[in-house]
Amino acid sequence: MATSLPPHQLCLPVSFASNRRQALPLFAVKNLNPEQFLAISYASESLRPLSSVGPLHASPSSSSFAEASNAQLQRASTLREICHGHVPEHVLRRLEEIGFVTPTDMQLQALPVLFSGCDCILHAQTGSGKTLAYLLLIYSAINTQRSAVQALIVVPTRELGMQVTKVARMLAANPVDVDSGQKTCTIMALLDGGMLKRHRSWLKAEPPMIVVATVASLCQMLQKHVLNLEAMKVLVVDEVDFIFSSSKQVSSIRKLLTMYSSSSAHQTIFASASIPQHRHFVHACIQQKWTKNDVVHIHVNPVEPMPACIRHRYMICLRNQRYQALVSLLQSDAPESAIIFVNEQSEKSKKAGNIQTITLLFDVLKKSFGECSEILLLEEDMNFNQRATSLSEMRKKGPHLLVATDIAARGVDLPETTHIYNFDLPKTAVHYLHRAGRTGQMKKEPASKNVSQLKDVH
Ligand SMILES: Nc1ncnc2c1ncn2[C@@H]1O[C@H](COP(=O)(O)OP(=O)(O)OP(=O)(O)O)[C@@H](O)[C@H]1O
Repeated sequence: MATSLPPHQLCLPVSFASNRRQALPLFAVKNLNPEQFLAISYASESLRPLSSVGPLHASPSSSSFAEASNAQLQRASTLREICHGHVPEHVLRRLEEIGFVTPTDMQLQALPVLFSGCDCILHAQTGSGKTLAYLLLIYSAINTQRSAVQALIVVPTRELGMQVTKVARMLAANPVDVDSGQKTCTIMALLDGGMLKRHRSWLKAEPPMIVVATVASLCQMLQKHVLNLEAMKVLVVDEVDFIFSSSKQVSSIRKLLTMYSSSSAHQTIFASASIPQHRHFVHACIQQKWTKNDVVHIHVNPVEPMPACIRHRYMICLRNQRYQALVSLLQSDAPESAIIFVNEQSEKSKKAGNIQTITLLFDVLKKSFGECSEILLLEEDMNFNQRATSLSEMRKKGPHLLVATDIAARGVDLPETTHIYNFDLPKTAVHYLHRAGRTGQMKKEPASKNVSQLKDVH
């Protein structure tokens, strides 16, 4: 039987107070054992609005922005009103065509500060619309008559990169029946996996105005001196805590930030739903000159890091009955579309030649639900095309179950997802937050959001 957790205050340890700020590594998140982990999960049966406008945490020198922003909040009720005078008319028309009319709480707080030219740390719930906020800043800054890279968005995974590129291109297109007379904004996706040769020629011939890149591809292009960032006006690092906590990406991102430090004329934006030890991070940004001294930390609704509409449950079962337990749970929930998260196989287990849990689980689900649902797979070892196919299948209509590692947990917007199952418990509370955040996105009715964990006992 799956059990709903009693409603109590959510206390995810996303930040730890410490007097020894210098000694702490950035984004070191305490690992929790499963018992601790379950203790901090919560359930919210009552449906509440997304969040009320929370406090704006700004550095002392930027309190005027907090005041300006608060005054603006009271007046502006549409994205058009907030963006007026900053974002070109044809982009505003596109926004409305797509259906982005009313700002989210997060956008309401962030956009005035972003347009003021401040460096920012956007720290807000999963699904709160951070992508649109920084893209609107980019469109306000870009000169489409100039053929040079003016905005760079760094992402941790190809999947997130593809998604950000798609939204950026949607906004760049001309509105229906309107010829803006403007040169269209060009966007290049530099996401590892093939095609980099073609991108090199493109970069040399006519540089795009926006580049969306994974850290590895970006470094490759910079090393080959084909990517020139001298005209860069906006630098965005999305899912910044993930990049900093990835051993493969951290040294490159540090080098990049130091190379293009706040001494340059551009605006720097960091975004994530989780910034552990955020005070320490803000301090490091200033000290390392990754941002200017008046960087603004926009922390929306800090007491509620997850959308309140998500219900959380757990199920305890014997280790050798985990597969059957999940099948039973899926049968009783009958989710329209779900993601089942499995932890990545350890190097030790790979070397020992063990069969991956994800492979076993995929086979079990194929056998049990293959006839009525599409069963899809997303994991690191798949090639670029396979991964892209899985995500696009997931976005098509129809029932489906996606079995995935944490690669699908960061930033990927799958609004049709109604249920999340943690077949393996996430390693940390931050992993939990991002997995759970794949549901609770804005387009679905909140009542259908569920996150379930299976906790096995020996
Ligand atoms: N103003 C808006 N009105 C309606 N929908 C919006 C608005 N802004 C964003 N959205 C939609 O909300 C969903 C979540 O947005 P987005 O992916 O930017 O969230 P996020 O804050 O980056 O989340 P995460 O932390 O999970 O990456 C997307 O489907 C997006 O299209």
